[in-house]
Amino acid sequence: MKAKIFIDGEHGTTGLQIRTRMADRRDVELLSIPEAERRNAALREDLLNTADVAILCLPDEASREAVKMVSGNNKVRVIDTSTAYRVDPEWAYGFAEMDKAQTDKIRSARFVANPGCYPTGAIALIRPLREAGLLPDAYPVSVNAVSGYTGGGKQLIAQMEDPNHPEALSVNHFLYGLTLKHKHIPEMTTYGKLAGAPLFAPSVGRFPQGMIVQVPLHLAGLAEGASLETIHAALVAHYAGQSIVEVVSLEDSAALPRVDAEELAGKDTMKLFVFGQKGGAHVNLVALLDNLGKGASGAAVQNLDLMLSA
Ligand SMILES: NC(=O)C1=CN([C@@H]2O[C@H](COP(=O)(O)OP(=O)(O)OC[C@H]3O[C@@H](n4cnc5c(N)ncnc54)[C@H](OP(=O)(O)O)[C@@H]3O)[C@@H](O)[C@H]2O)C=CC1
Ligand SMILES: CC(=O)N[C@@H](CCC(=O)OP(=O)(O)O)C(=O)O
Repeated sequence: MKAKIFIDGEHGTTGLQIRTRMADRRDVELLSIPEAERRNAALREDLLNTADVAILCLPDEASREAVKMVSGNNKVRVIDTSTAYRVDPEWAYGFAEMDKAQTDKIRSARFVANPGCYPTGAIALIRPLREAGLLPDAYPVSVNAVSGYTGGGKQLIAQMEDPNHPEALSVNHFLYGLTLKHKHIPEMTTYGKLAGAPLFAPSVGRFPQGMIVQVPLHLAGLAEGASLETIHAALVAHYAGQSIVEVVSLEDSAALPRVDAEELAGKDTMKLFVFGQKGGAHVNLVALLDNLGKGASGAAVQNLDLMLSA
């Protein structure tokens, strides 16, 4: 029998992208709610409880309500794309390449929290260095990033695209999260295995999809033996044997004149770079992804496939 999938929030930015990715799938049955009924709680509750897997593409509070709606029904498994459950120990964190055990955790989980877009890049860069003993507890980690504006969902898309929107934005690039309390910091800290919260400075550019996440490092503050080469080798070893996260060679990285934030727009993969000079004092770690690909909808479909393969 085909697995029944319900995307709660299917008419929003992340939900729509998941639906598009699933459109040609013959191995699953997609349950759907008409757009005009998208906030009809009784209908959503019914569809959520009919599904084998519910994918929640809702704001945090609505996600929590949806989880309550299925909490007594053990047959329904859940992938939540919001921030609500990402550091909840009852939930599997849906970043399959994070370590060798994570794929199996996701495969057998009832509840999977899809990672945030920025944390996907930040954790991908930081965690292997922590595990390799290259990044000491006391190192003050900074994460600087730029996202395509679809990262802000329907509201920010309307502000960036509709000049008649009451809060229209005409700027091409802006910083935000200026209080340094962004909702993604807890998951970066937990799954980056950091001893303290990183300083996170996000920004948005006038392009719909794509993301650059940077972790600049001063080698003088790292463990003995940390260098351009050993940091790159730690990333290569960490991601060996899988096909979604690519660690770009030092030679190819050194030959690049620039990194284009939109390069992976529309793709569900992620590229990691280590920039710097041999024997130099600094390295810059860079993750390149689509905020709606590996940063959201692509990862959700990857997690769904793992859960269906259990
Ligand atoms: N966009 C991105 O790049 C990423 C998004 N996410 C997460 O995915 C989730 C969805 O975000 P995104 O798709 O961007 O947001 P959107 O605003 O584009 O879509 C959210 C959808 O949920 C619907 N919705 C809101 N409240 C309720 C409710 N109470 N009951 C039923 N439906 C409701 C909205 O309907 P309405 O139109 O009526 O408001 C809309 O269709 C969020 O938790 C976000 O943090 C995660 C990673 C990246
Ligand atoms: C550009 C932009 O606004 N990005 C969002 C993050 C993307 C998002 O909502 O994703 P999560 O569910 O992973 O939090 C923000 O900074 O709040």
